[in-house]
Amino acid sequence: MIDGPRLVAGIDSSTQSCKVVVRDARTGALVRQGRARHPDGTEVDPEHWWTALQEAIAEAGGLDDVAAISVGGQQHGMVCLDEDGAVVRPALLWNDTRSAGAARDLVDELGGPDAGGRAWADAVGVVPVASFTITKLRWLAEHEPEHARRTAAVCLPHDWLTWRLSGSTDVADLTTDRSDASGTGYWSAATGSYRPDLLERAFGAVPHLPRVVAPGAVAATAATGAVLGAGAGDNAAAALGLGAGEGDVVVSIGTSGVVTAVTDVAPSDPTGSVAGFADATGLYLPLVATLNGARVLDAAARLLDVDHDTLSALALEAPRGAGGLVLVPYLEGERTPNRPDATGSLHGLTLATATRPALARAAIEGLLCSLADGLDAVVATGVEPARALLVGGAAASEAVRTVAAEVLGIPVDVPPPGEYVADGAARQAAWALSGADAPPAWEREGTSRHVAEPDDTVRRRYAEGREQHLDRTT
Ligand SMILES: Nc1ncnc2c1ncn2[C@@H]1O[C@H](COP(=O)(O)OP(=O)(O)O)[C@@H](O)[C@H]1O
Ligand SMILES: O=C(CO)[C@@H](O)[C@H](O)COP(=O)(O)O
Repeated sequence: MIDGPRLVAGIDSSTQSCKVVVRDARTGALVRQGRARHPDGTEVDPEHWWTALQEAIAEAGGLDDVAAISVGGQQHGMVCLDEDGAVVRPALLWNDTRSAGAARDLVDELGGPDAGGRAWADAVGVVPVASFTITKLRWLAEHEPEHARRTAAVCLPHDWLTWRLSGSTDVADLTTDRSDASGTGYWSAATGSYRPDLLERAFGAVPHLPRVVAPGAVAATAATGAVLGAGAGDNAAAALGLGAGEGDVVVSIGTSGVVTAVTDVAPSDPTGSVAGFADATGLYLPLVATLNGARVLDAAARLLDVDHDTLSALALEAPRGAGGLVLVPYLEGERTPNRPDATGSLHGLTLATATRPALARAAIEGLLCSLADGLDAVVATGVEPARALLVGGAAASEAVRTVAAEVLGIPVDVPPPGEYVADGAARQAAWALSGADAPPAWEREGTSRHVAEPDDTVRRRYAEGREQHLDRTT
């Protein structure tokens, strides 16, 4: 039991920004919040995350009166530390595709696309693609052997921030949690253990790895005296913040596009479409992630020279299907499907579809169709969705909410605007503070429902376009 009003903080150190929420531990009521931007790029010095966190904390009025803190963060980023705890090189982020060749090699070494995919999925619940930490470590060993030799410990963005908040500089004190460990490629959600043999195969050595802290347990104490929770990967934190349960599929459109669900069976997909991650409560989190989320809409808005509200209004002027215009959104290459060198493409351009509304609508439909493919893959693992919970920066777009209901084929519930990753981290912090068996029940009101007549024409047309794209030249 938590006696009296106590404050907890949740942090979301995501790809584009850092967000901090301070909430009442018992009720979950929002007390104050802050945010700060991260630099662009797929290779980032972790010190920028620390600076942004300090800015966001300051905007949130400081954390001196906060009793517990947890950090949610972008998954998979490779943070290499030397034996003194110094960062060896800038972190390679989840959306950095330079390790695509290393990913192919790791699958080939265990038997190629079929047998190798099965072997990896059985061993660690994921089949290597460029996003996962293990492939980045192989890339480092091959391309920067001096940096690889200096690497005494490897951790993830949320692990590093939790450790910095603790004030430690000793790599032996690093901690992580199940959800983020399950995105490395060398920890199995099904068995709850590291696979040092696979790490050694990939990297040629086994650096020190963070201790995996159980859900709801205390990882360390912050320099301020606050309890530090285990933290989580951002997708697991979002599911916790939303209180996602049976029948809920979370669709998040931030930098990444993500479709995920909380299940009690560890998923294992040898095709690699669905990653078999762990969640933040002791269960599992089958997850499909794309590299091309809200930035597809940023690009469309830039092309049309409009802001997001106008992009949304334009899209809603066009008919469903955009008159046959299809935008395949592989602007950053793609991870699901695994096409790291792909580029985006526009199909069905005619004099009639060469309009601003059609282009706006095609961008939104293309983005949602790629996530609908992800939903199909999650459903194929046995998840039975009753509704989608739509979150992330792009959920603010009316056109995105409308098209999501049309394309996903299930009711789309949009919770009130909020920082669900940071909220999940805050809820975890309250859980660690309470010492209870389960996280506190925080109520949330104000969800709006979007439904549409089922019609698969848009998806069928997208599926034709999806198979035709050019690779990037260099
Ligand atoms: N109204 C909107 N319509 C569409 N996209 C939006 C809107 N508002 C913000 N975004 C986009 O959402 C993204 C940020 O979402 P967020 O979930 O915070 O990302 P991340 O957590 O990956 O940093 C940005 O690319 C931003 O441009
Ligand atoms: O790679 C994944 C999930 O596997 C991404 O979801 C990252 O975790 C980044 O998340 P956002 O910054 O887009 O929230």
